[in-house]
Formats: sequence, structure tokens, C-alpha cells
Amino acid sequence: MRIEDYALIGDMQSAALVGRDGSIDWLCLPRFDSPSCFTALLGSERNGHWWLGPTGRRAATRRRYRPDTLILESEWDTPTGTVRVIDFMPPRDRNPDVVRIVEGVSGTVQMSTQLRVRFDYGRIVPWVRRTNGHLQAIGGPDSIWLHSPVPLKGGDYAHRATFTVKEGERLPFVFTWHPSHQPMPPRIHAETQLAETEAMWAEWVAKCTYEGPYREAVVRSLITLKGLIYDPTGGIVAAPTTSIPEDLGGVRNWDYRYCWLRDATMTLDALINSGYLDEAAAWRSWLLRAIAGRPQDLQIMYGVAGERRLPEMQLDWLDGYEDSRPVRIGNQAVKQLQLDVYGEVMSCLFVSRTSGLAADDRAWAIQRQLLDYVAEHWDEPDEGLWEVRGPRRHFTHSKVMCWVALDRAVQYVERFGRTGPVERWRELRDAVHAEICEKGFDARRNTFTQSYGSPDVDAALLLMPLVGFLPIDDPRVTGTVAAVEKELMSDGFVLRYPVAEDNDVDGLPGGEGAFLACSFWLVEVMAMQGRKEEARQLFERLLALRNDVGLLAEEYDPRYARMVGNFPQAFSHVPLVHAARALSEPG
Ligand SMILES: OC[C@H]1O[C@H](O[C@H]2O[C@H](CO)[C@@H](O)[C@H](O)[C@H]2O)[C@H](O)[C@@H](O)[C@@H]1O
Repeated sequence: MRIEDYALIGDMQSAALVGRDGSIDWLCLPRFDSPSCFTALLGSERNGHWWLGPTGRRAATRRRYRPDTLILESEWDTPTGTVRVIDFMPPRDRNPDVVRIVEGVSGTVQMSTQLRVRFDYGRIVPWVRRTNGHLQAIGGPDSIWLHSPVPLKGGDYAHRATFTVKEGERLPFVFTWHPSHQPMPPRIHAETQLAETEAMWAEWVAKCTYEGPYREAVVRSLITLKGLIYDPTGGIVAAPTTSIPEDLGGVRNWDYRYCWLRDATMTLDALINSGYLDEAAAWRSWLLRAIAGRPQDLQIMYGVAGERRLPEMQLDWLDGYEDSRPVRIGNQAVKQLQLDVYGEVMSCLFVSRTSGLAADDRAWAIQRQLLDYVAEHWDEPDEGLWEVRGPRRHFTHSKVMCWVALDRAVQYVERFGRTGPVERWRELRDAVHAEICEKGFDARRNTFTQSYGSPDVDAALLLMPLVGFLPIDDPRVTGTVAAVEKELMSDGFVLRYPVAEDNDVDGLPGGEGAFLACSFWLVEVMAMQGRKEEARQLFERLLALRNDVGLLAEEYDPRYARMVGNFPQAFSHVPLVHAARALSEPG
């Protein structure tokens, strides 16, 4: 199944991917980063899945989300009638549930279901038993119950049923996880949960303040971003999946089920600009807990509750998505130095305050500590925002974001009357600016470069005018944008940096697709340059890459005309929201 054949359902603690054929191929419970119980996405059905659809198994005729919700409706037209399956995960009171309601739309349709639960990322075949007609699968710490309107029969380590649904009938299936040492959880009422889930989403969407063009795409992106927030703590995952490859058949397979400071702050920027301040407040509290301690211990990412150890492992029993191995869990990049995150955190906290979030003395105390760290370490080489696994370098973008950290600190003091060594920050800000313009700029080619003295450009340089480092009409910015457009375009979309089998920009073998965030950044830059028509055309080409339910992966590979990388990806949906806003501005 292609990445774009999946839709997302979730309960803001975890999420599932539902294929066009009605198969749930990915689900981690109880949290985003828990071991999965359905892992067909990264292996085969034998690694766990739950299929439900018309007998014979085929792709849905059409799918959609119920307007302004994360409730999926898949419909199949068959020779005997039309059937709809409504899939959702109700926001949790206690145990996580996946609800699937089969609804007869017209005629009579024969349906089938097949359930293979495999705990621990597709490895543990559970012990399955039936109690009062309900099915329980139990293995190690995990247990699930399936309450179904039809009995499922076991065989070949799977459970199956075939049944018919007539026009007007509604048959609810409820799948509930709980820790195996606890008793069977109380059964939920599917239809009540459906009504409540729909009301919850409608209420959330009603708060959206965005009224500009492309509103439908913006709202779908905002709902997707909200679905990536771990509600109990306010942490935000970069994506709900691991190891969907950036290079089909290759090794660029990473676990994104964690809270990157970079991705999370960018997500918040999009939400704050669209009227969602509660999420910013929850994340600021998450941040204060996660990074509490010594500033030198700050990590670039954490678990959703602020966990610090995210050891990277390879799951050798899984074949990988289209043979893309290894499948990894955990992420070794947690140990990297990425200086840009200081600028992203400072900028996000500044924007939160200017947007109306109440002052918090603890937040300012932490910001001062972060500033102390920047002041001491800004001139060191780092791994940069792309998390290269090669040697550290003086990445120009990292230095620019150190400038942002200092700049926002100065503005914070000026605007909100906070105290701090503002004169020292001003001087350092100007010194950082001068060094970047001297060492990060190639006057001969009239472009900033990926790192000091590098022959390459990098799409992250597009952020320079967007963060206010230089004005949009500065000739050095104009030259850099032109260089990115000349050197990094692939089929009209933007690569993050040059990647080829024979170069070593990121220390990894293989190539990759166009990075969607970078393509959206170019839309914003073009709009700022007054190239509105070109910007609009690129934006609409990007919108056309979204799948049938409006979702984007991390990258798009023009070689195969397919989405690649983890899915759906916050880093792609965030700049979509910003780019739409940029297109709505006059001028
Ligand atoms: O491509 C190599 C790196 O890929 C991942 O990092 C990317 O995803 C992060 C989460 O969205 C994002 O913050 C980062 O900017 C991207 O480069 C992966 O997590 C890394 O381990 C890997 O080295």
C-alpha cells in the first residue's frame, strides 16, 4: 500500500493508520511511542493488522473526513449496494479505543473482517480467548478486547468473520486496549462516543481564526497537528510513525514519535497564529518540566512526557516498508548538538507572549539560562537542523537561529519589561550577525552557503528573511533564493540540500525526495518577494500532492511520484498553514 493510501485517526494520545482497503496497519498503544500492536505497515499482515471491508478486499470507492473532524468515512460501491465504515478513536477517559461502525448505505453488502493482533511491534503472537462472546488477546503487559456484533472464528493465527449489512443497519466494532494485569475495562457505547467525538472536534475547529484563502486545507492541517499533540502532557510528536523510508528501499528510516523542540515550536507557531493559545500554554508547561535542570543538559528532543533516554534500536524481525531496512525505534539524534533549537524555542515563547499568553517567571528564568548557553556555545560546530550523521560543521542556519535567540531575548526585554543583560545580548547579536555575513556568505557566487566555506547551498537558508535576519530585498537574500532555485529544485519542488550517491553532505547512503517543508518555505519567500503568481502556482502544486484526505508525508519523491518519509508529518503541515497565510497578505 502506498503511503498516500493511508488516513489518520487518533485520540491525542496515539494514532492509527487506516488503509484505503479498510485495513488498520499501524497502531501503537497506549501512547504514540508505545510498541505497536498492528505493524503490517512495516512488514506484512503477519505482523498485525485489522481489516474490515466488503468481502473480496478492494480499495474504497471514496473516503473523506467528516467535516472539521478526525473521523474517517470510507465508502465502497459494490454490485449489491453501498457500505460505509466510520473509523475513529474517541478522546480518552481511561482506556484507548478504536471504534469502527459499519453502516449500510444502500442494498445489501457482504462484509468480512480479519484481526491479527501482534504485540511488541509485530512480534508477540498473543493468547486469544472468548469471554461471553467477546474476544480478548493477551500477551505480556498488553491486552485488548474486541466487542463485535458478529462472532469471529480463529484459524491460522488470525480471527475472521463474514456477515451482511443492509441499508439502514449500523454494526459497531469496538477495540479496547488495557494493561493486562487489570480487569476488563467497561464497554463504551460506540454511537454515543461518535456523537461526542464529533462535537469535540467541531468545537475545536470553531475556535480557528484563519479566514484567508485555502481555508479547507489549512483547517485539515490544523486538525492533523492537533492530532499529534499528546494531550496529557502537551508534548507534540513530529509524526505518529517510525521508519517510513525517505528513500524507498533504503536505510533512511527514522523514528519520529518524539517531541522535537524544533518541530514542536513550529507546530505551535501555526496553532498560535490560528487562534489556539491553550496548546501553547500546555506546551510551555511541558517544556519547563522537560528541560528542568542544567542548561547544558538540554536535548533537542524528548519523549512525549519529557523522557530523555530514547535509545535507537533496530527491529530485525520486520522486513520494513517496501523492504526499507532497518526498521528503527528510538532516535540517536537525541544526543546531537543542534544550535538552531535555542532560536526556535526563544522565538516560540516570544510569539506566545505577543499573542496573549500570560507571563510566567519560571519561563523567563529558563529563557535566561538558554541565552547563557547560546552565548557560550554559538560559535561551535553542530549537526544542524537536518540532523546530519556526518561530522559537525558550522551550519549557517544554526548560527542564524542563535542570532534569533539573542534577538528575541532583546525584544522580550524591550517589550515585556523583563530584566537581563540586554546590552551584552545586543552586542553579541550584532557580532553573530557580522560573522554569518562574513563567513557564511560566498560573495563570488552571491549566496549564503550551507556551512562556512561550503560549496553547497541549503534550503534552510530560505528561512533567513522569514525570521528577520535580513530584509527580503537584500541583494544577498535575492542571490541566495536564486541559488536555491537553481541548485535544489527537483521537478519543481525543493530538496533540502544536494543529495547524491557520490556526495557526503549528510553522511548517509542513498538519495531522498524533495522536502515538502522547504517547498512551502519557497512559497512564503516568493510571496514576500512580490512573486505572488509563482508562489500561488507552487502552493497549488504542493496542495495537489496531498492525499485524498488532505495529508502529507515528510517528502515527495519525484522519481516515483510518491510520498516518502514519516506520515503524516507536522513539519509539512506547519509550513502549509504559514504559506497559505502569506498568500492571503496584500501586496
Ligand atoms: O535525515 C536524517 C535525519 O532524519 C530525521 O530528522 C528529520 O526529522 C526531524 C523530525 O521531523 C526533523 O526535526 C529534522 O529536521 C529532520 O532532518 C531523523 O530524526 C534523524 O535521526 C536523521 O538523522
